[in-house]
Amino acid sequence: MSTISKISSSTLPTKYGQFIIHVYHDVQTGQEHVALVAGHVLNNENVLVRVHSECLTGDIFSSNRCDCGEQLVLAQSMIAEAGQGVLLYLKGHEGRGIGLANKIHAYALQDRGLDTVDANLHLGLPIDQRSYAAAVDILKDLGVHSLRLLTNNPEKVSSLQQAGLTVTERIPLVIQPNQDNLQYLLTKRDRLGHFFAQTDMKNPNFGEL
Ligand SMILES: Nc1nc2c(ncn2[C@@H]2O[C@H](COP(=O)(O)OP(=O)(O)OP(=O)(O)O)[C@@H](O)[C@H]2O)c(=O)[nH]1
Ligand SMILES: [Zn+2]
Repeated sequence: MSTISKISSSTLPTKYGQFIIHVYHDVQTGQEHVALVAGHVLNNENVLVRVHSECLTGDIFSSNRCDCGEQLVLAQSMIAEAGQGVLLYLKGHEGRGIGLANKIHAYALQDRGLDTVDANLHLGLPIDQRSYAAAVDILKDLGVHSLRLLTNNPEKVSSLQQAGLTVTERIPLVIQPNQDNLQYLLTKRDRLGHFFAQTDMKNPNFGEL
């Protein structure tokens, strides 16, 4: 049974290009997810897709603690430039699923020296409790079954594949590290298995630190 139902759709002109915006209701969580669609994706192969986890601090307030905001802009512009693709914005994914208030608790612990993984554990919370069920069902609803996924997270690739989608390629989505997020990115690489090939990074120190 599908976890989502489409509620509304409209055109959405943006500074990167033209999109159609669809709002989906998540029947399991009550959240409203967004799909921005460029061009014709129905039943096409190798559709460029970004599955973006909501991050208020990064996406809205330009936080330097993470790479989310810059990844969002990069993904949207890449999809617009390709003339075809889907950007999913998943609500309820804030803080890798622990919510905004808990993420800010985790930030306070990180200010005291814990890394992004240990901060969650210290709070008695899972490291990552995101579900990609809604993302899968929205992609299927849009007729996207074969896709190129913009991500550094191997878990996103395997979740989509296990749900019957074909990920023909993983495309790195790497932003230039800054002094506030370098440690965070290194922890994602070293403790969460995220792909950050040294060649992906514009900062040559990234692989050595
Ligand atoms: N718990 C917790 N969540 C964080 C922290 N920093 C960012 N997040 C959340 O992490 C989510 C993004 O996950 P990331 O691990 O940065 O990246 P990803 O989405 O798994 O992988 P990419 O597809 O490569 O972006 C967003 O929902 C953020 O709110 C943190 O320090 N602690
Ligand atoms: Zn973020």
